[in-house]
Amino acid sequence: MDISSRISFHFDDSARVVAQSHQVLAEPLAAAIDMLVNTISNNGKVLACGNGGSAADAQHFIAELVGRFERDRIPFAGISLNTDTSILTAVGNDYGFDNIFERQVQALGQPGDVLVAFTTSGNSANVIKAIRAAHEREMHIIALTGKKGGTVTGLLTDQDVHLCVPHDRTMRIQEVHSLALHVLCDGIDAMLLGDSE
Ligand SMILES: O=C(CO)[C@@H](O)[C@H](O)[C@H](O)[C@H](O)COP(=O)(O)O
Ligand SMILES: [Zn+2]
Repeated sequence: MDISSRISFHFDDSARVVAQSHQVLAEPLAAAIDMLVNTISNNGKVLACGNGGSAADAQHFIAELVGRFERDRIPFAGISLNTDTSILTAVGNDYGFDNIFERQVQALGQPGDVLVAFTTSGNSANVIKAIRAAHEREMHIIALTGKKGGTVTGLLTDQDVHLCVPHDRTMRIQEVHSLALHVLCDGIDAMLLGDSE
């Protein structure tokens, strides 16, 4: 494939996956918005985590809760678990990389809080341990995955929400996760501030 065909392929493929994901994710996205609005309204907080590109997604989402999305409003409580290099290096060094998120969930999580877990494979050990720890803290989970959800699928309960992108390529899954996090932000603002347009 020459470069211009590769570029075209990615735009076409991405548009196709976005369209397919709409069908699959519309209902769980509405449930996730409900869950987040509930937690925010009850003065709970949102923790988010992921590795690599998903770490960027997690901190992006939390930045829009604590800062703002499109409209001025009060700040919402959220913490990204992949941004504090002192915690990440201390916990990673002393307890192991698989424990970097679990330890923070144990330190910060309270019943009724939400853990937003980004993992395209559903198999990252540190995210899986964070989900287990969040359940122990009586938190709810919103899991953003792909590749049929991997190990995460079997960990979630009826109280949790699974946003599983119907694709096997990490980059495509991440592209839909990025759209999904903006849909969540828009939904939260619409429910708490009223419809904009
Ligand atoms: O962004 C990308 C690939 O697009 C990578 O950095 C990717 O996030 C990393 O390989 C992650 O370690 C993958 O973890 P996960 O999505 O399977 O949990
Ligand atoms: Zn990437």
